[in-house]
Amino acid sequence: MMIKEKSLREKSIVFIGFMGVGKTTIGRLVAQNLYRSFIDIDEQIEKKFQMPVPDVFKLLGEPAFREKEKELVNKYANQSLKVISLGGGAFMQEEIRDVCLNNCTVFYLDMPWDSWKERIHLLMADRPVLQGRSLEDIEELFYSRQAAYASHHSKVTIGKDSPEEIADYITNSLKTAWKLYE
Ligand SMILES: Nc1ncnc2c1ncn2[C@@H]1O[C@H](COP(=O)(O)OP(=O)(O)OP(=O)(O)O)[C@@H](O)[C@H]1O
Ligand SMILES: O=C(O)C1=C[C@@H](O)[C@@H](O)[C@H](O)C1
Ligand SMILES: [Mg+2]
Repeated sequence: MMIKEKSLREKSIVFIGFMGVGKTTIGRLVAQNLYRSFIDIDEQIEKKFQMPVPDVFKLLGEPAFREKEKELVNKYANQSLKVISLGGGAFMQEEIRDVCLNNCTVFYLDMPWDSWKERIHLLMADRPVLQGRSLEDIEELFYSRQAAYASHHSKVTIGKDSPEEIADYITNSLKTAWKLYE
């Protein structure tokens, strides 16, 4: 049996990048722009475990969180025509990187450290990975994850633009790529 390869237009779009760069906020808007279903992997994990992410870390432990994250990314990255926002740590798992890069269009939302650290106050309360760490530790974590995010198909550097402006830019660049390559 011949298996037809997915066209670029059919592929799901996956957003990756460090915690708090805007994957959930921007992913949701891109999905609206493209009339696609939006899947946020952290939200799906919360639904599965019936508790918020910090409680999953506290009560079940990070390994249980990472296992569920892998299972859910595997499920959704194999589907077409979705917009999927991963959690900030998901791309540290090789299996997650492979399934996304092989089946989807992976968009990296990149943000320089100096801009990112201005956003930290928005994130501390519900990002367990940041809690109890000094700014120096968080900076080290930030840079240690860059190698994994370097595997992507397309990148946008996040500056001072609003989520709507960034989502519109991404939507237009996707539509241009679809026209160019098909
Ligand atoms: N372009 C932007 N300008 C200003 N604030 C933003 C922008 N994008 C996102 N934010 C804010 O930053 C915070 C983090 O955004 P969001 O939850 O979308 O990040 P995330 O990448 O999904 O994080 P995580 O990896 O933890 O899932 C939110 O409070 C959101 O409102
Ligand atoms: O960067 C991380 O390791 C995480 C980011 C969030 O999206 C959540 O997936 C969780 O808080 C872990
Ligand atoms: Mg998110």
